[in-house]
Amino acid sequence: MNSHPAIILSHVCKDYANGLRVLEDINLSIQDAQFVSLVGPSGCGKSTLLRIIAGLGRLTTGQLCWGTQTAPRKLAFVFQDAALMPWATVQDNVGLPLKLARTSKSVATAAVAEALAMVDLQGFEQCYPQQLSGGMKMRVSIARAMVTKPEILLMDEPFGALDEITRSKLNTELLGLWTQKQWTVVFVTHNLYEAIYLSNRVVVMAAHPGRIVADVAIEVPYPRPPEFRASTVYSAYCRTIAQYLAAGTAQP
Ligand SMILES: Nc1ncnc2c1ncn2[C@@H]1O[C@H](COP(=O)(O)OP(=O)(O)OP(=O)(O)O)[C@@H](O)[C@H]1O
Repeated sequence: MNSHPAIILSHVCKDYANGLRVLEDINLSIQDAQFVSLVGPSGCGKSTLLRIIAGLGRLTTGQLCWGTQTAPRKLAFVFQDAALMPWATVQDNVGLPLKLARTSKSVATAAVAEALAMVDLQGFEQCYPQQLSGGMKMRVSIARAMVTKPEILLMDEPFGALDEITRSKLNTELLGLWTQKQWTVVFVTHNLYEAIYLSNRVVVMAAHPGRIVADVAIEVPYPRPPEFRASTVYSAYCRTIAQYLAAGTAQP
């Protein structure tokens, strides 16, 4: 694996206008092609941190750098809600970022077809969002992120609203795509089981103020078959991370 840093956060703090300190001294260096999950209790600032990385929110103090690059890298963001345009077909939803970038029609058509094939949605190009299941909508949302060929994929609870079986299936599919594309992924989730299955590293946060309390390397090679979830190694990681989460939420 390439070991250049892709995202470096140094001493990042974030205060909202109401005086609330949401993030306190966040130091995090994420390598190229790493899959890093942020887990922590509700309100610990996971989304705030992801939005700062995406450039959707400003940090108050500290620094965000892009490894060896001077400019922000090519980013894509996937939200918990698939956020599709209900009046547009699957094809038009996926093609939206290319339309906004004024990409030529022939290039866009080919890129959309490739992205839909990657999420196994060929044949659904002319469907509307209301004709799709929750899992299919999320696949469309992932295809819309992939169509721009990002280097960095930021995902905010993308599978949080899905049932367990669909979530687990999409976890496996996402890992398959990541293995091919080698994006740098920052993945926010409440679900430590999902985080351990997917990630090279699980960063555990605590709240009030939001801070990092542990950074656990998941030293299990890829590909990770679904059976990994039933292994003793997996259970040991679950125990360790659950302990960090519990310690982070303990009342003083
Ligand atoms: N625009 C805002 N103004 C003031 N406070 C805010 C704003 N946005 C978020 N917050 C507060 O910042 C804290 C962190 O919110 P954030 O959404 O980042 O947490 P989170 O860990 O992602 O939570 P969840 O897991 O529930 O989505 C919360 O206390 C929230 O109320």
